[in-house]
Amino acid sequence: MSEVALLLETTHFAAEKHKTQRRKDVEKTPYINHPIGVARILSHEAGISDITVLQAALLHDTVEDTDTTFQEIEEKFGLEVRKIVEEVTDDKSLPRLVRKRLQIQHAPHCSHKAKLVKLADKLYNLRDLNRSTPNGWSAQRVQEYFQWAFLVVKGLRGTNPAMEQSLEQLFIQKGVTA
Ligand SMILES: Nc1nc2c(ncn2[C@@H]2O[C@H](COP(=O)(O)OP(=O)(O)O)[C@@H](OP(=O)(O)OP(=O)(O)O)[C@H]2O)c(=O)[nH]1
Ligand SMILES: [Mn+2]
Repeated sequence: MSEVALLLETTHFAAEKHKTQRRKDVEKTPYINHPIGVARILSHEAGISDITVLQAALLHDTVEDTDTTFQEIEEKFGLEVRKIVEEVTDDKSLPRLVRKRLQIQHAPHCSHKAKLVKLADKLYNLRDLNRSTPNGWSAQRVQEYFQWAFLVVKGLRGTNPAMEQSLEQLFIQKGVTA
């Protein structure tokens, strides 16, 4: 399959998997806008053309948030993509605060490709928070998300200057520092 066809196949797969899900914003944006936007940040802002990274970005929330299994991803898209998705998938059986702590602890030990996806994921979500506050989120919860994201991104430093600079600007804007 050509790379273009492969990207469309991956987009199609993610869209099918997320088809019933919506974002937490008041407009109830289709969830698939997020993985597509994360892949787009990588291609348009981070200068990434590695197909496995772009595929992992499109698939990055399928196992965490739908019935998709890692086995299924490996069978359809190969071991390399599976491994990146595994690295960026939270274990939803753990309590939320434990998951958040593990992201901070694991970030520095991720592979370069997983770090790229993680940076783009955080950049998308922080921009999304600036655009629209999720249903039920207080200003304090938004600020705490920025503070937590700062600690995760700290562990991803030295991966991609363009995304790191954009993230730094967002943190400065919110008064978030070490
Ligand atoms: N900013 C924003 N986020 C939304 C919205 N709708 C869904 N989300 C998702 O919510 C997650 C952040 O909310 P939390 O309450 O901190 O996390 P949780 O869903 O894992 O409990 C992100 O998950 P994630 O992508 O897996 O990333 P991560 O935060 O776990 O790293 C983000 O994609 C929205 O409208 N705005
Ligand atoms: Mn995500």
